[in-house]
Amino acid sequence: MIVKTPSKVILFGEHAVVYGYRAISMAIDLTSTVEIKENSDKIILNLNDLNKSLKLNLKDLKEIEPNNFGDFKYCLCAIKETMDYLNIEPKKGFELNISSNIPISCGLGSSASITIGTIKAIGKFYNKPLKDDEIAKLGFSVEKKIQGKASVTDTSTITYKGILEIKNNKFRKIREDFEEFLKSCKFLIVYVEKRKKKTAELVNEVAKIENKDEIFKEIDKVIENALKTYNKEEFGKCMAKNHDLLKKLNISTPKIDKVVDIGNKLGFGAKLTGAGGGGCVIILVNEEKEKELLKELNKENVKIFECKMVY
Ligand SMILES: Nc1ncnc2c1ncn2[C@@H]1O[C@H](COP(=O)(O)OP(=O)(O)OP(=O)(O)O)[C@@H](O)[C@H]1O
Ligand SMILES: C[C@@](O)(CCO)CC(=O)[O-]
Ligand SMILES: [Mg+2]
Repeated sequence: MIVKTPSKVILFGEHAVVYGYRAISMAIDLTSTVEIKENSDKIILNLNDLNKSLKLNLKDLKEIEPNNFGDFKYCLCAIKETMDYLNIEPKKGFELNISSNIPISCGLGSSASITIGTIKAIGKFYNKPLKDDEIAKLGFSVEKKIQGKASVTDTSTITYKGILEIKNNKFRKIREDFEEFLKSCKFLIVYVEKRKKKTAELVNEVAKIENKDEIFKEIDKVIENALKTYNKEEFGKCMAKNHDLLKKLNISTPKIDKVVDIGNKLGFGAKLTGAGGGGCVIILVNEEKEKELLKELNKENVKIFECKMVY
């Protein structure tokens, strides 16, 4: 049995959203794949992209603390939470193969994607398919347990797809007319550099910033304006403003700033996306200058994804 799950990009409001402020996020067509098959009385986890494997006895699952299992922590926590929720007595073992074309730890929700994929796979494997509301709730619980602090942004976007507005840890689909506007926008996602820190660490560092609420309120104003404009140039300027505010949270890097500057100059606007500390930049393309934009970006030794929104 195979489950394919998308990833996400945050257009506005990362970090602020952890504190109940607003964020806008969009599901995109980079995908993780979780394959599950029966395996006597063991649990075997294969992280194919990382070349790592783990074998556990089914009966030991209840006792383990996922946070002690390095890169296995998201899928182990997802397995535990789902089996607990579904009251599954672990009698039938399984092998789980995880692979993905989402750059890992780069701001595109790789953790949420494999988490949601694992939750769905477990439900299907034990013949107890879960509803989206249950999947999103379990996914959020996993991200919170592993990150310490988390919002529902990544797990909800990846579960419900489309474009979501998140506030106070609740989500709603974005207005239809605004979705139409966003569909007319072309975004590039640029993988700039490997992140040195995990989302969990970045979220904890932002928590220590004293004037963070002032910055979050400014970000909220930017989003308010972005949602009123149906103009790409204005929307791009809002992205640039959000990036300037993210810089005040100390989560940007010189290389990210350089790519954002290129995106602001040769696109309508740009910002880092996700937890920061490196990772990816999202650029709103100005089709008239797209060739020049790509030429400049290619000088920076970056990887460019032309992602499509997933519904
Ligand atoms: N393909 C994969 N195979 C195995 N583990 C993965 C895979 N993708 C993600 N992970 C797990 O998720 C972790 C990365 O999650 P993290 O939250 O730090 O980054 P992200 O989700 O990519 O970015 P962001 O949270 O900013 O959107 C990895 O260290 C690993 O534990
Ligand atoms: C940094 C953050 O806001 C987004 C990570 O993609 C964390 C979260 O919302 O859980
Ligand atoms: Mg993550």
